[in-house]
Amino acid sequence: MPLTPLVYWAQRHEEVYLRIELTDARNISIHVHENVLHFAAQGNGAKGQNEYEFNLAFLLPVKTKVHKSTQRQVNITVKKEQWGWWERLTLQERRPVFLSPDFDRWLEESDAEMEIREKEERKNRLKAARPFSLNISGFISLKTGYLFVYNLVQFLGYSWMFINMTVRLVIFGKDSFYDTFHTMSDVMYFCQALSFVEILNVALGIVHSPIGPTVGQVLGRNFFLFIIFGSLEQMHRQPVVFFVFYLWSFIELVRYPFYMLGCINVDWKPLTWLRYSIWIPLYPLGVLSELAGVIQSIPIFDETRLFSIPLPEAIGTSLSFSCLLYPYVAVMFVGLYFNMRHLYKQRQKRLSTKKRKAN
Ligand SMILES: CCCCCCCCCCCCC[C@@H](O)CC(=O)SCCNC(=O)CCNC(=O)[C@H](O)C(C)(C)COP(=O)(O)OP(=O)(O)OC[C@H]1O[C@@H](n2cnc3c(N)ncnc32)[C@H](O)[C@@H]1OP(=O)(O)O
Repeated sequence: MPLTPLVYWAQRHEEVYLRIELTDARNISIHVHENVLHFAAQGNGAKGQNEYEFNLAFLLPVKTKVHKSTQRQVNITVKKEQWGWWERLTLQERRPVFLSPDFDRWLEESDAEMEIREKEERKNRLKAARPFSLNISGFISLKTGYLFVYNLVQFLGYSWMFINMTVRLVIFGKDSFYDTFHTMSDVMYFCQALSFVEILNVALGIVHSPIGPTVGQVLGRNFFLFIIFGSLEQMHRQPVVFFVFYLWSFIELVRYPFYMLGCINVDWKPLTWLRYSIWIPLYPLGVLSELAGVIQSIPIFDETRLFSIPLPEAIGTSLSFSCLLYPYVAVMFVGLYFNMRHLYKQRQKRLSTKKRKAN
């Protein structure tokens, strides 16, 4: 009959440490599923040589685990799925009897935060000493070089459009709205078509963005650019083109330089703040402008029957493409919700230095 070993624990915001008192542990098996960790091994524990095992249901879900066994003990490090401080280790309120704090690694929340701050300060001091020095070995790697060039190309494209539109707005005022498409569309086509690379980057694990928001963003914009604006000549002279292009360019003027600096390991605080804040007004505004574009295109699709879907002869007519635009509007708002939720989480992760208090 397996026995339970003594287990000592401590936590940080991103992980949990478990130290299992088993000497000469063999046949170690550790599995993590959602918030449950199962451990089994043979070894010399509190009750001598025996089989030992336990299950721990953590307070919140965890991701991965790594373990290292020495002659004296087994150490497990478990990554929390969400960064944060847990008020206790286990889901059940009563602490299991085999579990005790590991005072060698124990830190209170405030001390753990201090540890993070000290680490960050050390990193910043290092960066301040050589603010723009490049991490040469990282930089010359193929992946970094490729990402840097990709981001640079996008940055140049969007800067050109943003500056061009701004200058034309200053010189021609509202009149500049009407020929935005003719002056910008080639560069916008190029940048947006190129952005399909971003889906590939995620799929191949080159960058660690989630696939959903990336696909939503790339497909959403390309659909809009090529189908709603591109295929309808009547849309080309609509002022809405200006607003959509201006908002897209505005955000990318911040996002791509942020990624470029990331490639050379430079964290320029004002730019990081802008990258994780400017979407708050720009995203809803962008989606509202796109919505205006979709609404304007509906009667045009109805009239021109462009892309209309042929129906069986018995029914006799064709279904206007605009029928697909109504569900598309709903998809746009669902996409907006998920992308904003994702960006909000990114913002919390990258900018938050606030104390998270235990309940
Ligand atoms: C028939 C077709 C149907 C299609 C239906 C789909 C409809 C969906 C509609 C959705 C609505 C879209 C509306 C939109 O078009 C309107 C606008 O754009 S308005 C303007 C405002 N827009 C924005 O603010 C959004 C800008 N976009 C983004 O932020 C990203 O595209 C997004 C995927 C949403 C989020 O970005 P990400 O997850 O990448 O966040 P991070 O920036 O924090 O990056 C995460 C880590 O990955 C590294 N990374 C990512 N990309 C790169 C890169 N190119 N180069 C280098 N590194 C990169 C980044 O550095 C982070 O790494 P770490 O965490 O280690 O720092």
